[in-house]
Amino acid sequence: MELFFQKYQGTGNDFVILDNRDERYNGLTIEQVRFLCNRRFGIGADGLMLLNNANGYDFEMKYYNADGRESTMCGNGGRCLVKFAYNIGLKKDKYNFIAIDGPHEAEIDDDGIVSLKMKDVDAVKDYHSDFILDTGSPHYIKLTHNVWDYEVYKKGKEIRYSNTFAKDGINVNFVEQKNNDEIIVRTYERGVEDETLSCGTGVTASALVCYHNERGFNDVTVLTRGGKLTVEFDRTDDDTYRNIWLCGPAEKVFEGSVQLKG
Ligand SMILES: N[C@H](CCC[C@H](N)C(=O)O)C(=O)O
Repeated sequence: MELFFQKYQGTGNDFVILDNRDERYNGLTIEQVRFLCNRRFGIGADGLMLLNNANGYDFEMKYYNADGRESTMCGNGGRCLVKFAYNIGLKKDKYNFIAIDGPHEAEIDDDGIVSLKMKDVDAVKDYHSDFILDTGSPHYIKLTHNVWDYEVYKKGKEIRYSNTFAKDGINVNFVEQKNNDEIIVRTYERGVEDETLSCGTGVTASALVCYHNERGFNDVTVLTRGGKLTVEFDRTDDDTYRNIWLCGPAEKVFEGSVQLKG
């Protein structure tokens, strides 16, 4: 089968995207997704997404990690999928799509920055001296210093495969507070099983932990190896998080076709 794809990246987190409104790509196998994401034998990406039709929404987002398995929400992926939708002719002032963690709003501003509304977060759990929360995907947050020199792969893999997390996996974020409203985040990503240049749900989780305004509106700048993102949110009276928006660039890199075996 010949497969037509577009390749996108959002602050260096990169994705193969397929228009599946005619359902021609239903039933992709784990092996086929792994091949498409393989950086030597395939196209190469951190993940793959299908844009599907969905009643009552502009589209449905289905996300697969580079290991070939369907996974939970991808923040950078969601932002890239909105830019893809715009580029294939689904042009809206405000997008409403459905993903595995529920409905999402999104907007593209005049500078091409894509803002994605993330799910509400009701709990940040303490874990030893670190933090665990779910922003659409599960995240482990470790605050540290000199994060640009940190052994992200080694230490991230240790936590991800530790007894507590080995079964379901978890994304591991190493976070440095640069200024009151600016942090640096590096992430070992589940399902990629390596550091990615940025991780949208991880950046979001890190920003929520590093709030600068205990009550009310927060606007956190997040520096990653792949570029800059901002996370805006309200911290409520009962220490929950609402109106969470992940904002940043999302660009088409190239498009093409590939012969898919099997
Ligand atoms: N690898 C993650 C999903 C993608 C997260 C990341 N790419 C993002 O932008 O949120 C997981 O399996 O939990």
